Amino acid sequence: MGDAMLDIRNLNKKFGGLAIFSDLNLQVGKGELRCIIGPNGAGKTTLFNLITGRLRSDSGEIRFEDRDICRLPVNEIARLGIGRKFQAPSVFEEMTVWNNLMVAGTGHRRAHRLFSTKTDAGLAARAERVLESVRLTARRDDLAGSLSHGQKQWLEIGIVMLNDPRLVLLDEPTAGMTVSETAETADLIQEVFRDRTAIIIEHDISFVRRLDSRVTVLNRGGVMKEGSFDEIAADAAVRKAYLGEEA
Ligand SMILES: Nc1ncnc2c1ncn2[C@@H]1O[C@H](COP(=O)(O)OP(=O)(O)OP(=O)(O)O)[C@@H](O)[C@H]1O
Repeated sequence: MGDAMLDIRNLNKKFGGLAIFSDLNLQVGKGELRCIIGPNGAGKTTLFNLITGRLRSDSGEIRFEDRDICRLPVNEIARLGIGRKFQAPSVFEEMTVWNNLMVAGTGHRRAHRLFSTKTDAGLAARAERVLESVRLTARRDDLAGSLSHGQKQWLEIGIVMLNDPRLVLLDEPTAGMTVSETAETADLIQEVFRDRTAIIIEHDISFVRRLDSRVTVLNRGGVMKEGSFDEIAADAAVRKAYLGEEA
């Protein structure tokens, strides 16, 4: 793929004697929303750790916008525009929704530093837009601790979006959500990432179906299959390895 924003070539990673990736090749195009699925232990979270620099590969290339980022430190990779949302929400529950965004936007993790500086107008405008996109405008002055589990996940997505990342990695954004929250989150993600690039690890097949994006199945060290949800769901080997007979 010539216009790939993320281009992973022949990536190898072992933990001890266990090969997690053996010559993994994966490309994600600019503006694409990509779901990654695979059985437990397939290496989905490890892949995010390799992309973001938390782990080092044994060999191979990870190119982001045509630059090999394999050996760059975590903060440098984040600065290039790769944002990540971890699986468990980690918002400050005792702060308002708005102040969670302000803290994330100023990079100050200490409230007294936040309140001692004037709010930057650019940041406030970005925060307003983000709040709207993650459907939390009406909750801006409420404590984050009073949000539902699903809304906390949305706030975290908002926090990741605040700095306008060029590529967003979401690790199981619907973990722990109810069925209706999961469906609403698929719609929200489609809206938020309409003109953006994101890779989403997800276990919930109803979410993957609703998102209707291209899907990559990881299994046994590499890409087992890539295609639309319907193509993936119809593939006998994928059904056997991952989806189970009910798919
Ligand atoms: N830092 C580490 N050191 C040693 N082994 C690890 C490390 N991180 C992950 N592993 C192992 O690598 C394999 C892949 O783990 P990983 O968490 O990437 O899988 P996953 O596809 O995200 O799984 P799940 O669907 O359960 O979240 C697992 O066997 C795991 O135990």
